[in-house]
Amino acid sequence: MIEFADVHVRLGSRDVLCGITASLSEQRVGVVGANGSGKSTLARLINGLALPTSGTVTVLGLDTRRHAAKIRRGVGFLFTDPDAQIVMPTVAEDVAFSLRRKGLTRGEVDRRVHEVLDRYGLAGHADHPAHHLSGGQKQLLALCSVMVLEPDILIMDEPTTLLDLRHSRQVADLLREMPQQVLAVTHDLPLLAGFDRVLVLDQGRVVADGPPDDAIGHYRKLMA
Ligand SMILES: Nc1ncnc2c1ncn2[C@@H]1O[C@H](COP(=O)(O)OP(=O)(O)OP(=O)(O)O)[C@@H](O)[C@H]1O
Repeated sequence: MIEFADVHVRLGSRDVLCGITASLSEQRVGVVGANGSGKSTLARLINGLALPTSGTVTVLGLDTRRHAAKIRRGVGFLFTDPDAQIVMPTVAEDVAFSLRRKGLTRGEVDRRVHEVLDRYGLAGHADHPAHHLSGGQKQLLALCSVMVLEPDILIMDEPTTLLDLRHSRQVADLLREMPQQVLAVTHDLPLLAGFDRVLVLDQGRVVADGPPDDAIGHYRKLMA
């Protein structure tokens, strides 16, 4: 459960979010809106990467202002640019790096790393240099590094921007199968097919909120 209670965010002299109130309990939640409408800021509020100027964000029952570190253990965040998330030389080492604080045996780390690489189609690349992967493969690697931690909630900020049609579809398919609650910020409207709920942001406000077809219809009119 993700709860926004009258959340305002002011950055510099700009009101980026203006009174967001929403309880998000659905398994698949999308967020769409024009460039600069506040989508990424909304996503970053969920794991405490951004904090409200006023109002409260509650995630997994915890206030992000006081419990950001604990919340981050339960909330995986996938950034648009996978290069920002790749920190180790090889694919397997990069995924293993996510598990470094878990206190697992070497064997258990290897088992989990290979299981997740297998699930996301990167098993054949385990020992390859991570920076030699294609953009799409890097995005999948970043997803592996997040999912190996088995988060309760997965936040994705424009996860398909760098992907070709095939990889976009792959991410969309994977997303449908995930047991986690997923919140995806995206300009890729087909990604939202089958989602439970879509929020439309405009100038820091939620201007539509409902099933994908209704919300996206509203968004298209807004952009016309
Ligand atoms: N640290 C900051 N200081 C000042 N303004 C900021 C800061 N971060 C973001 N903004 C502004 O807040 C507004 C919302 O930014 P945000 O990245 O949340 O929008 P967005 O809807 O995700 O946009 P896009 O679709 O282009 O990624 C933008 O006008 C941006 O310039």
